[in-house]
Amino acid sequence: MEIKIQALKKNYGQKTALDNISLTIENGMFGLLGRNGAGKTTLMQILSTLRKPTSGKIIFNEIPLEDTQKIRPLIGYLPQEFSLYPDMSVLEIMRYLAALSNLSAEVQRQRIPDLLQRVNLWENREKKVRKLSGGMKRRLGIAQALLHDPQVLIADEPTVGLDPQERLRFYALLNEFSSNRIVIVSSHIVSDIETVCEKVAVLDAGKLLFTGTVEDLAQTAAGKVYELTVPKSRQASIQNEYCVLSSQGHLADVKIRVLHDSEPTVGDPVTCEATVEDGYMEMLRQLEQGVKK
Ligand SMILES: Nc1ncnc2c1ncn2[C@@H]1O[C@H](COP(=O)(O)OP(=O)(O)OP(=O)(O)O)[C@@H](O)[C@H]1O
Repeated sequence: MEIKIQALKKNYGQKTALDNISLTIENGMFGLLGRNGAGKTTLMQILSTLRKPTSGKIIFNEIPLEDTQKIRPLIGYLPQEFSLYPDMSVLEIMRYLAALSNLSAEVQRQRIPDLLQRVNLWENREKKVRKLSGGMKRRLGIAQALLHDPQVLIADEPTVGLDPQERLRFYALLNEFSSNRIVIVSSHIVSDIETVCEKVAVLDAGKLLFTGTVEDLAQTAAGKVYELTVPKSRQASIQNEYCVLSSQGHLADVKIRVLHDSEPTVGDPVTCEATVEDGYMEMLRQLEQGVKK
């Protein structure tokens, strides 16, 4: 499966939520990274045929997005605000949604237990939805999104509200499902995306700032990350002068990681290896510099 997005635009009245986005997404895990309001949800809703673009083209293999009858069966969607009937049990929900998707009784008999086992909810199949933990609800969300065996799974900020252990388990699960389909996940947390997604796109204020591998994203900051050691009294002035990534130390000296185009003239700079987070910050820094110019 391949999704080709070409010159995509979405306006809400005067507001431009997506501005000329072109992107290709192939099988595997694909991360959409961006701050609040970047346009991630809008892009996912358009890909899921829940919203119409203002202009531009999207093609799933050879099929255009407008052909919703053919596109909808290809897509499973887990929205940001995911809620289900609280008084139904896990199994009842799955059966109900399977019936809505017109799955035959035979397919239901196989697929429902299979999916519930894969998302580790089979033991809890008689539990009412209102009694499930946040993580369990998210896993049920994945199971329902995969009921019709879609080739594309789209999950909007799927780990919000989950504890770190649940987050890891959840991403491992998505990873497993991405072996033979496209899985698109959005997040504003770089570390979530970098561990599980091979390819990413960075969006900000509707603009595509970067698309490529996570390693390439890290490389955009290569040679620009420095660690400075300065007296604590200089910390505030460094923060005004440099793009500060992080600071460490509460005693006389502070170690400050900064992004800078050339070697800083203070604090005995030591060059550091750039991380994916640094690459993301570099994209935002370049955007801000472009705006200021
Ligand atoms: N229905 C709408 N009407 C008007 N403006 C909207 C609508 N939906 C989104 N927007 C605006 O479009 C922009 C992109 O929103 P979107 O929800 O796609 O971003 P996001 O990256 O998903 O952010 P978040 O993480 O906060 O959900 C934002 O400025 C938002 O305020």
